[in-house]
Amino acid sequence: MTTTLTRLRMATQKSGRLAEASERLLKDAGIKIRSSKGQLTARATNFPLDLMLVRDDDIPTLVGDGVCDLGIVGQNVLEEYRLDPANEDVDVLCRLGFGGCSLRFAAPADEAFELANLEGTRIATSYPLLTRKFLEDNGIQAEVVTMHGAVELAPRLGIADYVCDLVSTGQTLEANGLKPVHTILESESVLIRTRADIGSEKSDRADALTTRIDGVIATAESKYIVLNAPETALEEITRILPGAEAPTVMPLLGREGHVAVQAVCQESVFWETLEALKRAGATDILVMPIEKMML
Ligand SMILES: Nc1ncnc2c1ncn2[C@@H]1O[C@H](COP(=O)(O)OP(=O)(O)OP(=O)(O)O)[C@@H](O)[C@H]1O
Ligand SMILES: O=P(O)(O)OC[C@H]1O[C@H](OP(=O)(O)OP(=O)(O)O)[C@H](O)[C@@H]1O
Ligand SMILES: [Mg+2]
Repeated sequence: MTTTLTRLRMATQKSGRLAEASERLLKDAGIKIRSSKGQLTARATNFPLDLMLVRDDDIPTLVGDGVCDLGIVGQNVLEEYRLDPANEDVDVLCRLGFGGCSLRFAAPADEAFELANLEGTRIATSYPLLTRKFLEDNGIQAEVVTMHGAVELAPRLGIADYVCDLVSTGQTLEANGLKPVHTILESESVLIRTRADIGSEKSDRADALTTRIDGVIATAESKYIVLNAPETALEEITRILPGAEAPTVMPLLGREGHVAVQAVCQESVFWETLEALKRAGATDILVMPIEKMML
């Protein structure tokens, strides 16, 4: 039994776009979470970890202030937090590969837009600091109107001329007669860690959990490739293998001049890659998923 003091605390989104993926990530890292509906905390049963289930906007503050040791949050929310000099900064440990979106200016769909059009207008956003910084950096004077949701409605309501909001498929913009015109931030979710002193025991545990999460992320993209090839094609084949370092090369019994090649590819392996390998002389190509990885 670990005492409350030495259990790690991680802040994750209670419900919303990051909640399910955060839970899945921890599950893939071998963490079993016991949660009951409506609760604001959840306890891991096989790792000294408690989850604080909160609104995503509060996650950087909780981690920055050392109330939580780790957190999972979108870079969009983190960068907005970082722009307030009163806030304690956090360390970003790794990108998590989900929650991909971008923060973009949007204009009426029929407008011939250029950045100069923003001058002297009103812009609605949930990211006032990022929006103001962009405007300042580009020498544009405009009024920023902060809204906490339904930002895309602002032009129709006559509250603003333009919006600056998160976009992924663009459907919400389109449904509101808007189009994306300029990106100010590309974002995905990241794992963050407090800079507060958490003591060596918790620190070791945070390192262990981070190593597991790194492994999960690496595994998601990685594949194990096995193929046979003439020795003369080895150089070309190694060049084609995506993100593979130092493949294992073994002789093939009874096939003079041919070898078996095994490699971990740390990037997506597409059909085009297999076709290129085949053209280079590879045969019997197998691509296998990797279940666990510790780097
Ligand atoms: N359309 C999208 N596609 C992919 N990821 C998105 C999208 N919109 C937002 N995200 C990412 O998911 C995060 C959470 O989005 P969500 O809409 O659930 O936030 P929220 O409504 O502010 O939730 P909360 O109640 O926690 O404050 C965003 O901060 C962003 O990083
Ligand atoms: O480009 P799209 O795929 O249409 O996604 C963009 C929408 O997604 C997010 O809101 P969400 O749906 O999470 O609702 P929220 O405003 O309640 O956070 C974001 O604030 C946009 O409104
Ligand atoms: Mg929020």
